[in-house]
Amino acid sequence: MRTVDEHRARILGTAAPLPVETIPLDRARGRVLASDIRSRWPVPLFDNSGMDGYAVHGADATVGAELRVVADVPAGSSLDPALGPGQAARIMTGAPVPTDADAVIPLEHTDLGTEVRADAPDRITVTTAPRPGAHIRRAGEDAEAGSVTVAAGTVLGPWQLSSAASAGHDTVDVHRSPRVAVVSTGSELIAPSARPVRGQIPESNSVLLAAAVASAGAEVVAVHTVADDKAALVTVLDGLDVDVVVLSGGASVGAFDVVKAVLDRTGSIEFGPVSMQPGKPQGFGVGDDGALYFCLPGNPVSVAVSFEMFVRPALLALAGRSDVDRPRVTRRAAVGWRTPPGRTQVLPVVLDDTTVRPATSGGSGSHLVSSLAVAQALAIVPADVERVGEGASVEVMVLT
Ligand SMILES: Nc1nc2c(c(=O)[nH]1)N[C@H]1C(S)=C(S)[C@@H](COP(=O)(O)OP(=O)(O)OC[C@H]3O[C@@H](n4cnc5c(N)ncnc54)[C@H](O)[C@@H]3O)O[C@H]1N2
Ligand code: MOO
Repeated sequence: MRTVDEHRARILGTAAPLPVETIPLDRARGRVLASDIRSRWPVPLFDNSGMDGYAVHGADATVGAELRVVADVPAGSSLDPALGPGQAARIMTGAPVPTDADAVIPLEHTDLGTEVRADAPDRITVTTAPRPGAHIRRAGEDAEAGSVTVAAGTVLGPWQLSSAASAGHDTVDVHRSPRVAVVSTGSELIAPSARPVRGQIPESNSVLLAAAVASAGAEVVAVHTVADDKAALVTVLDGLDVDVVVLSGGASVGAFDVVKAVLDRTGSIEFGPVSMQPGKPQGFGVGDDGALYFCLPGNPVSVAVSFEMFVRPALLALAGRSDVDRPRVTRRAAVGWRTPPGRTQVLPVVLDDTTVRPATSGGSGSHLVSSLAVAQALAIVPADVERVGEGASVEVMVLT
């Protein structure tokens, strides 16, 4: 039986970053940058004022000095007025500082204060003298022209995207997002709103998987539910054009386990047990079409756990991310519970600041689907532990 780590290593060994595409900033949130973004110019672009006030010769602007205001420079202006001795220009925040000025006096440091006036006054009297260079934001002080402002490998969030824009770019090179198909198999499955007859159950795995794939930043391009019928499954799979196929059900040793029957030993796809509970029966490999196939066991909790342990890290790696793991924390067990010998237990749990407890009182059954509605995290209990004692230290994978 493979260990969890061995199975993950096999998966991550095949999940190389997808090719690079160039896309506009407004579509790039959450993508992974494939090449460094360099600034097209110095940031700031030009010496500009950090305050609404007056651009002055610092040497003239002593306390009590009266300065003649000879120009008015709003933000966006291209003016560069000459300033003779004893002269000043009214200037607004972000406007280019006249070449002749070497300091800015804020409005508050003049006799006229901050009273809003449409036109510049003729004269001001300095009430507080500026330091040399005061309130001038120098060209290039944030970044030099050509310097890297966002490094390859960065996940693009709002802050990084704004940096790209400031650096003069409206497109970015990013790894393609994985295109994913979700396929549920089982002749017992019906639509959630349908009325079940004996033997039927509502189909929920595709709902879980489609939402989980989207939450991982990948693109769900197809969702299918197929009966336990080889020909029907082959037809559905043949119609897909995706990077990843996530199937659930039919992965074990049952007489009608069609996923295994159809996919085992196509391409590099292999089925076999992984020493994890739940989620023991697993199939994985690269299909004849080049897509990654994840064949997860059908039990809903097994699907949830298998997605977190195997599928999500692969989707992130395909998208170009190197940080594919959820954060882990340690908590004390609020109650004791049993764990299966020889298998890593991955148990839906609820947490508070110091303790962890199973999400259901019923234990760790892979059919206990109601545990998913309340679970906040997954406890990871090593294979060699047979019982978690009350008060024991437990490693927990945090999901939010
Ligand atoms: N003789 C053995 N039987 C089983 C073994 C074993 O080792 N020997 N392993 C058990 C374990 S562990 C698991 S897990 C399951 C996995 O089996 P399958 O992958 O073939 O899953 P199914 O039998 O198709 O379904 C299992 C269970 O989940 C329900 N299900 C399936 N799909 C959905 C869906 N889309 N939405 C909601 N519920 C779904 C299905 O009705 C079954 O109840 O095998 C054990 N058996
Ligand atoms: O391995 Mo199964 O997923 O325990 O129920």
